[in-house]
Amino acid sequence: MKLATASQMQALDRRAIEEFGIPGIVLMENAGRGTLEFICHELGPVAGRTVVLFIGPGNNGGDALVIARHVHNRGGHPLLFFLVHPDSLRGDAGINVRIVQALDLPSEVVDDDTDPARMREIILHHHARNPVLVMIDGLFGTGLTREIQGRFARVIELINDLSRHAGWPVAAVDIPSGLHADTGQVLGTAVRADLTATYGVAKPAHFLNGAEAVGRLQVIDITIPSRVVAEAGLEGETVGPEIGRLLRPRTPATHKGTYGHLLIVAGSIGKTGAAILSALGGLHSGTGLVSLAVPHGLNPIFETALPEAMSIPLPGSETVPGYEDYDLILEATGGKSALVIGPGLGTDSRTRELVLHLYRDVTLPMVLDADALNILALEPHLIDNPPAPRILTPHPGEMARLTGLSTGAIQADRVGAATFFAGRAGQSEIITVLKGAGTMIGDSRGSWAVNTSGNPGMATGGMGDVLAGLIGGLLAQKYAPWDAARLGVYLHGLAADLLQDRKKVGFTASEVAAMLPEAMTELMAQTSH
Ligand SMILES: NC(=O)C1=CN([C@@H]2O[C@H](COP(=O)(O)OP(=O)(O)OC[C@H]3O[C@@H](n4cnc5c(N)ncnc54)[C@H](O)[C@@H]3O)[C@@H](O)[C@H]2O)[C@@H](O)CC1
Ligand SMILES: [K+]
Repeated sequence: MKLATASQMQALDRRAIEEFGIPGIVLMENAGRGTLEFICHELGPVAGRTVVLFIGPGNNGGDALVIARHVHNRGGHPLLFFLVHPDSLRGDAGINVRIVQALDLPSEVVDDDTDPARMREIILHHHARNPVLVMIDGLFGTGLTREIQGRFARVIELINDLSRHAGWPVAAVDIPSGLHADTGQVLGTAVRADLTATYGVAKPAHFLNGAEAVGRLQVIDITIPSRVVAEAGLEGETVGPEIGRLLRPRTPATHKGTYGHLLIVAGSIGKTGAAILSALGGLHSGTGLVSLAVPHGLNPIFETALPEAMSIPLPGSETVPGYEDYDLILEATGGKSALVIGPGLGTDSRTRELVLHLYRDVTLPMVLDADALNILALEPHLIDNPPAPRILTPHPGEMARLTGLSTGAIQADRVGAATFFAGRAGQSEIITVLKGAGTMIGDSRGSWAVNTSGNPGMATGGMGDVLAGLIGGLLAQKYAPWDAARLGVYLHGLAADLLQDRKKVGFTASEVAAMLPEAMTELMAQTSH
């Protein structure tokens, strides 16, 4: 599913209006009417029910005014709370407010002195006559630009409180008010919606930090010509089950050589588990062969733990991979199709030299995770223009180190962070997989995608190691880097979702790795391979 930022959405609306002559009032009518259709589909008819609407200062409020009119026409009882004086509404919202005024629907104007307890009383009074079906949040949409304060904040708290205590559902117009459209960041406070109807194209906010405030999402066709959307060159998209179309089914006349050979450089004393987990991710990705280059003193551990993987004992140091091993590793890249480096590596000074040289020299596609990223962060100028595609898989803290930004700044603009290396890769490609709820994948061409699979049970140790191995395994099978990153992230989350669906709490990273083949089968079935 394509995603549009607030300014892209405004450009789409503008083009529909100016070039195609579709009046803005028509778009607003379609938005409001489509939203009510969605609400009735989810919650039942409005006839005989109170629908409480909160109207903000812009066109988001205008959409809610259209809903109020249609609720009235269908025998429902709209109750409106205006957060600005109705006479101050302009443009298409102004036209709709005059219609609503002519209909003489019950309404209240909320100012900074209005007591929320009084609003609650009014709503309960209406509820006693006609039970509330839904509360509609038409406060802010794509026009929210600053922190929410004063009466706006108090009304949002009231909506959330009534939803929690009275159990009335909340439907958001376009975006739950308080979420920044582009980043999903909560600007002060935000409505927690059960349903959200958005218009034309979904926005990043629906899938980023605020995803859980959105509830069930419906994209409403407001008759922006499909050509306008297609020609807009939107760089953002979601990664959902449709990604399964990229999976290539195995054909009978193949052997292990057909599916590539992944080399992993990982593990140091005390951190062998990370290397094992990344190897498991690689093995369960379906790649033909996995070789693990490890310090020779630790080799017996790997030989015992991973019978399916081959190991390459590194002679340089007993316990830590180092630059002494550079020649051997470079030689070992011969005949391999991808390299993963980082899990459990440590940041010893010899390891630093090794990682930086391999990053600059190896002509295989490469995944860099964990300590490899911390090492890269020490020499960030070396990141640009690698000789082959690089996939960096940082969590927000590692991304902060790589970019010199704060973790807060990374989280506040995850799209910006995931595309941080845009334009810096030269002939190759640098892909960033920014982990966390709503993992973001961005590439150096400016494209970005937000993952929709996965669950909070994944916030445990070792998950990232499995992901690095999995993406490496897909690269080894010759999936294009952009596809390997998106497929890897989606499958990893899907495997965890399958575990959770089986009522499993406290699942581990190795269980997620073991679930990957089933996740692949499931995804292939869903996309009718
Ligand atoms: N033609 C269009 O542009 C269409 C727009 N639509 C709706 O219009 C919305 C966008 O409308 P607008 O651009 O008017 O923006 P909004 O309705 O989101 O709100 C913008 C208004 O809120 C004020 N504001 C922003 N942050 C504030 C804060 N923290 N506290 C107090 N006031 C604040 C701004 O000064 C401005 O007056 C969309 O989300 C969608 O719901 C739909 O009707 C479809 C068509
Ligand atoms: K809203």
